[in-house]
Amino acid sequence: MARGRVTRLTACDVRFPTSLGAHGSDAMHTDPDYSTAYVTLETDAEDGLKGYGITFTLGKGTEVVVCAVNALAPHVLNKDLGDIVGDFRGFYRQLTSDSQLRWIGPEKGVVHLATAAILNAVWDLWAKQEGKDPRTLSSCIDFRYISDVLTEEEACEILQKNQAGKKEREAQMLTQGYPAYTTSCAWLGYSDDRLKQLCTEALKGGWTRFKVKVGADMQDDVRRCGLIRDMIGPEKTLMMDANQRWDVPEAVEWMARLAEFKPLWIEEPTSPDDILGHAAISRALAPLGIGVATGEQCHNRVIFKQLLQARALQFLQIDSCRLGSVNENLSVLLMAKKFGIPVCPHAGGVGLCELVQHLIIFDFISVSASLENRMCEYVDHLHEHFKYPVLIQKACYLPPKDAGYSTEMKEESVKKYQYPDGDVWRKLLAAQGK
Ligand SMILES: C[C@H](O)[C@@H](O)[C@@H](O)[C@H](O)C(=O)O
Ligand SMILES: [Mg+2]
Repeated sequence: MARGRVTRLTACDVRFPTSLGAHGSDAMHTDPDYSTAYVTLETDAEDGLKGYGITFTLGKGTEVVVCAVNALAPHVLNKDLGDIVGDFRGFYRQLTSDSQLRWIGPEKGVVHLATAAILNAVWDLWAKQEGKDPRTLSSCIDFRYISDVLTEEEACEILQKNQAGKKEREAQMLTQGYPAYTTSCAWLGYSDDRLKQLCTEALKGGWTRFKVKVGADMQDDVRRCGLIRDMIGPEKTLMMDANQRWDVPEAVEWMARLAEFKPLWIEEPTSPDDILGHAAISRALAPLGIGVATGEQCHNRVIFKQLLQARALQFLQIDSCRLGSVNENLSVLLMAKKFGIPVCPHAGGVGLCELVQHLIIFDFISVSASLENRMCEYVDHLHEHFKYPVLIQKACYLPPKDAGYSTEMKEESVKKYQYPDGDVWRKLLAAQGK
């Protein structure tokens, strides 16, 4: 039984000055400061357990997400955790349907990021208290707007069917882990020397799958992609990420030029809202053997539904902090299974690897039951600020063993990086004369 009444909700603006090293930079986000709106839930239960939730932001604007979390707080405060998770679908619907706040969404943008942060904290707390079965899991999903492609019965059927072989898949995860790829070598703002050095290290570390940022300048892309392909050789996997830089025809032309470097996919070639544009790009690039990947800025399950219906993507990238937490991610994993599209989650940022490892390992054990064409992103930053950081072994995620959603940050990190009063920011802002 879930225990306790929610007595307190706090939200902190925590920012890491990653832009100083060009970490995380791409063709559209040239100076991200990886940040999070960090939510803590407390209850009056005697176990003293707390739930921690994050969402991912790039610096400025985190204060807006914190504000939205506070605006949603009355839906959570004074509620029994048992009542929340006892009708999780209803609670999800309540949070996403606040009749005034939904005007500044609905189920997208700041208000949805805030929803994700709160719900991630609820899942963390609940997961620390107890385990879940297929019926409970499907009862957490809001099937509104997706029942034309996935019903509750179908969801239960998928989960139930995969009870067979679950033990073997669990054992496989515990020994081998879930395959990962690295994005850490080739951020757009890194010099060629840096790229070479990081690539050499990654190869030594056993990495076999690499992602490179493209899209700002063709000559740069040709040089950098050539450099990486030479270093990793013809057999290893290369992915490219344009972060929404192009129009549809431009995406096709640009990728035709980069096809010689044999990318497995082009990620976010154009606006994340352009479903038919993604479908057109998918069709044009299929003869070149290049797939389209997208999802890190996909608003919600409805857009994923349409991307799947329109055959607009060949790799689906869920995001643990943009969708409405585990609830909405579950619905997308199940739809992807139904359409036979592999899920390769977006990760990195602050804590995205920590959270998404739970979802993707669950996907393998209980939904997809396959590793074909599947891998999870890994980025080598900011794990030291988490109490239960991810464990990578031979380029694979090892399953997390601590109860919860791995969302809890170290107290001293939150204090030090809190914006604008933490030590790190006080110094940086003073140095900038602010
Ligand atoms: C601004 C961020 O670092 C993005 O560039 C990053 O999430 C990226 O798209 C990725 O796929 O890892
Ligand atoms: Mg990306």
